[in-house]
Amino acid sequence: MDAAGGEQLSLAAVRDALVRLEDSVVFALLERAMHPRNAPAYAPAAAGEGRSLVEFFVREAEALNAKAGHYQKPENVPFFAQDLPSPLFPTKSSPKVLHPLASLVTVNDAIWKMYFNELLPLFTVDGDDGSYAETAALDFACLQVLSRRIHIGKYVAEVKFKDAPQDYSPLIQAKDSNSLMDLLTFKAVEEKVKKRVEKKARTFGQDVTLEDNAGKQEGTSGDSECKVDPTVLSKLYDQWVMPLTKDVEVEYLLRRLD
Ligand SMILES: C=C(O[C@@H]1C=C(C(=O)O)C=C[C@H]1O)C(=O)O
Repeated sequence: MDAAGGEQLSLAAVRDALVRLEDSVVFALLERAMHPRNAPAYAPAAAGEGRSLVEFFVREAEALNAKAGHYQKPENVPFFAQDLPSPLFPTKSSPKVLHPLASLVTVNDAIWKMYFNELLPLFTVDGDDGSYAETAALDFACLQVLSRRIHIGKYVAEVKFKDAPQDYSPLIQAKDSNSLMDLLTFKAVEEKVKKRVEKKARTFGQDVTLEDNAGKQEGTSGDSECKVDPTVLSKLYDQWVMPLTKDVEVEYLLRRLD
């Protein structure tokens, strides 16, 4: 993963990449929240062989991304991996820092269900503004950035393993997923992540005006004025993003000695 320092992979560099991706996650949600739910985009449609517009859009967008070489990187994982076309253009091979079985690790089915069943109702309002094509494109952007963030867990796991093989190896050999989960969990880091994403949603989600806001200091607009409720961001990370990242870490580690 270039963003995490290529061959000089370190926990600090991977964590920096995760912090930068928080901005992209917050902005993707802010953009989608500009439209109401737009239920017809999710209804099975005859034109899409019984699939919804959103699923049709994701499948077609992934085929294009595959031709452009997007899925050559282990952190870019497609939602519909079957029958994806090969890259059409030369791709620069990145340093092989991960175990070859890393490509088998995916939690995209869980991300898909979480996004449509749990998250979308939390940050979009009921309604229909007719912008279905835009809605599908914005959902794809949200799904793609969430999936990338979560699958960077493969690199996190690799660094943690390299830093302490003596601690991880016996647990991997014993296939002890629960103890692996305990060992790779850093509660203090997770608390900071939750606070920071909430703050980012509060900061990026306010209207920027040129008038003086009498009585209000910069960056202190009430949560009701934010385009996405900041607590939704901390809930998203607390309940889904971080647990799924850790599932990726455990799944990767379980294959690390194969
Ligand atoms: C990603 C890491 O592993 C775990 C998952 C975290 C996350 O998803 O943000 C944070 C801390 C760890 O419990 C890490 O240690 O940085």
